[in-house]
Amino acid sequence: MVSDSRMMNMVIKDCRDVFEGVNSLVDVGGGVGEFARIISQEFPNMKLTVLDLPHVVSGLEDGQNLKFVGANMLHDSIPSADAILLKLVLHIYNDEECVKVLKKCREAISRKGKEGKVIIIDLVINEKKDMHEHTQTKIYFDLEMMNQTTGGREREETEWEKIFIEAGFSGYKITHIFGLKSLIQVYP
Ligand SMILES: C[S@@+](CC[C@H](N)C(=O)[O-])C[C@H]1O[C@@H](n2cnc3c(N)ncnc32)[C@H](O)[C@@H]1O
Repeated sequence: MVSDSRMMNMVIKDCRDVFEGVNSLVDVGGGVGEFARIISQEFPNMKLTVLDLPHVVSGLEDGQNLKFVGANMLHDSIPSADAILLKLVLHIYNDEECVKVLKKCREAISRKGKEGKVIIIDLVINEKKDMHEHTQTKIYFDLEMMNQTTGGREREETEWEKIFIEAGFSGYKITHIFGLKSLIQVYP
């Protein structure tokens, strides 16, 4: 996961506009803060918070614009910010848990009104558009998530849309990024 996050500087280069104008961001399930550090280097004025389970972030030192919060995203509230990032997080959860987390994210960006957003980096299965080999790999990951989690899975666009609507969001935009992943901006 850390090495995957290191490759994310390519995402920042390709999708810079996604992060422009965001003054504060919480990386929910952000691990040890690898991606947050990359964002912070590119956007030095952005206030970044990494939220992960207490045992994951314990002992990690805050930086000038980077702070760590130990919390459980399923039970605790998410700090307020302009944007919330969820990278490779929602695929570990079933739909009900995703809706629960997304509702907390919507609450966290509410002070920004319609300007707030949730940024999801995850897989989107698209058999019609994807090369056959990519679909095969995504389905393999889907099986892995089913084996390793209780209800986690990879999702097709219609399945993502369903949980966004259930969580009270009004729209979303999917951008294909390098490899198998997509970046989804979800709007209140
Ligand atoms: C698959 S990893 C993704 C890590 C990071 N976002 C990345 O892409 O490298 C999922 C992360 O979610 C965290 N996590 C899982 N359940 C959580 C919970 N209930 N509350 C907070 N963090 C959680 C894990 O500790 C882990 O760091």
